[in-house]
Amino acid sequence: MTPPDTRHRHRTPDPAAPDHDHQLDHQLADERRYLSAARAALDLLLDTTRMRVATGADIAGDGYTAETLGRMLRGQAKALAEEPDSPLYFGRLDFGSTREAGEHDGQRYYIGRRHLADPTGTPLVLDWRAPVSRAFYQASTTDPQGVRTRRRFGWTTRRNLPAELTGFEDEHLDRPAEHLPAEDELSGLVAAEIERPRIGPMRDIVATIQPEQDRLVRSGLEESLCVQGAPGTGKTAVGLHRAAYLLYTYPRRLNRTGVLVLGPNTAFIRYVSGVLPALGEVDIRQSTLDELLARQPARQPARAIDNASAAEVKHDVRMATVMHRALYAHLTEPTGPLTVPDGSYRWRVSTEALRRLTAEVRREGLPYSLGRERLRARTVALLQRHAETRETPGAAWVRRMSRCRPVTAFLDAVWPAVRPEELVASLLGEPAVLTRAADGVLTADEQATICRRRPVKARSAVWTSADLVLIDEAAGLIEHPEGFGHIVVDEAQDLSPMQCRAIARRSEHGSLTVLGDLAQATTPWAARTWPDQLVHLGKPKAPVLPLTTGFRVPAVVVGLANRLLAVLDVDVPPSRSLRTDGQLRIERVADLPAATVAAVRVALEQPGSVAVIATDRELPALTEALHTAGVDTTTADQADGSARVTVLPAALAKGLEYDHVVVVEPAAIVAAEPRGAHRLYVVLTRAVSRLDILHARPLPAPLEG
Ligand SMILES: Nc1ncnc2c1ncn2[C@@H]1O[C@H](COP(=O)(O)OP(=O)(O)OP(=O)(O)O)[C@@H](O)[C@H]1O
Repeated sequence: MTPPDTRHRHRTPDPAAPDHDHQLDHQLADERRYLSAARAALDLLLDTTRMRVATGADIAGDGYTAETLGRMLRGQAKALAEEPDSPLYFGRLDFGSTREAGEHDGQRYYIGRRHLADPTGTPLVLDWRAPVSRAFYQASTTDPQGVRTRRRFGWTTRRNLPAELTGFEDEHLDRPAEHLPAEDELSGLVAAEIERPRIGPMRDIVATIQPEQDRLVRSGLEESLCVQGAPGTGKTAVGLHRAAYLLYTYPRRLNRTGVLVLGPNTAFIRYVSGVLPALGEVDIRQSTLDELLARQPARQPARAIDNASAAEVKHDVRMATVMHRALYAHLTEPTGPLTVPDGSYRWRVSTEALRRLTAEVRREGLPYSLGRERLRARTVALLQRHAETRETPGAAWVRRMSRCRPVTAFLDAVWPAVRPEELVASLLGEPAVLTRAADGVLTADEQATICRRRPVKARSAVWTSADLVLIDEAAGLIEHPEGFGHIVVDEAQDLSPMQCRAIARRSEHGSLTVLGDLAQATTPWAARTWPDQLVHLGKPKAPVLPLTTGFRVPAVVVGLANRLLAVLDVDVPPSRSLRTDGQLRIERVADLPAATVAAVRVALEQPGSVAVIATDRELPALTEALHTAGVDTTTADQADGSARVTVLPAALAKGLEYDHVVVVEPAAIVAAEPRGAHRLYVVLTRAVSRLDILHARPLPAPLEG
């Protein structure tokens, strides 16, 4: 992170100090000395870690340990090596001598991204996630939490040079009489950080997390929560910082069970994927749900596309019932006795006993494959009871009977093994199977909509994204998947009930951070209310908590976008923007490509990223005009920071942000899909500083006037 090149000082002169500036210079000199000591400690740590990398392989007992240790140390060395140039800390806390200060009475702590100690083990910088750091984010004049002074540091960073400490800003929380920023007024350093141009991927916000965000970030691992927040209120940032916080606070549990971050598309994952490594967390999986399901259980990506009505049926929660019925339709009643030869004996289990056993196991409600194995074990136990009349069968006998042909043939007839993709292939490819499973659940039309015209072979089938979700549902019925200790689900308003179930299966024993905005819901199956969505996600009791302060979208743009809220028919709390610096320009033009080129040229005069957003139909002409005019562009999927202008379809804009956004023909964005007004709301709220709206057709009604 690169805070701005500003020198910040006390907000109010201290009348008791005759030479106020002189005193500040002294303080800055003290701070620079502390920084030198911290840097020296870091250099030492780096040398030691490098040495351990070199010797790690020799001291490890075996190859595996050597590799793991080596990987860990190399990662640590790399992280540390990156550290010297970046600010080592961003804040300082001075505790007073009040009762509230408790064990921190009179202590001073520096707060940074990572813990740093001197060679004697004395901490020089505390990790922002440490319990005492909480006060840095949450203490206020009304609730100082024992803190006397909170200091924020200003730095300049220049390529390949260590970050330079240029100033600081103090808040004296123990002096309420002094002029202090109101609770909702931002400090100068925080405001400057929030308004800094966005270039490249998303940054962490660790130096400026706000109290309402911090409370969410630091919720315990047991707590699942759902955050409803308007565009730019920091939902994604909160989710990522919460993942890092949880890993720090519950390392044992989460290193074993893992943390997963789910986002809506690959462009989004690309945009946010640098935040966690910057916070020192490299072992968190970040993926789209499609990618996750393609890896396991489908083992292939979606390569076909459903038509809209088929997708809608497949994503409907009733498909869970259909899948369940299709799977359990494989079970049959035993129709004859089981006879098993055993040396010179033959053991026999009656039809009646087999029926009883099968019914018993069904009632246990185990996952399908576990049920099959339970039936096998119970059948063998019955055989064993017969055998015991002659001898005492041992473990080898039990193993042999378990795998013997008659027992397996009995199971194959009564409780056959089923593979998830075979189940989906037969359901979608064989009308009789579908009719039987969907009778009374899906209408005949709905059945016809999802039934493929030709039979599908599981091995050669080409699946759609919705099919992968069905395969996952089938896999989950057959065998519980391995779960994660915590899953952060971003843009959760867009998930279908069936997608929610795929996530619920993976967090049955873990917790969720659900992030979203009902007003930005654009899929046909999107959530209308959070309680419904949370039921599908398996966490019906998770509280729905609002974030209402916007950090991205300038007030003037929020004002315009909010006019759309009235036609979106969603119940979301209003938000307010912290940004007063924005610009909005709406222009009716005759030639959209030419106007776009002109707008982009003006946009490029200012620092920061630029995006041109339009419908898929509009984009080729705009891209061509930009290229003809010599403007270098990139796409959201490729954005690597080399070109400043990204051209992207409205459908891909979700979760992304750019300093200057040029939205072309809003009416076309609204008309392009059933939830087009929601899409336009998303598109308009991508701008960090400036928004141009170019239109040849009349504007959508709510934006007029
Ligand atoms: N406390 C903060 N300090 C500095 N920047 C912040 C803070 N909170 C959020 N931001 C910035 O505001 C921008 C919006 O944040 P984020 O993308 O997390 O919002 P969001 O609620 O997920 O938005 P959307 O719903 O549009 O996807 C980001 O650039 C983020 O870094």
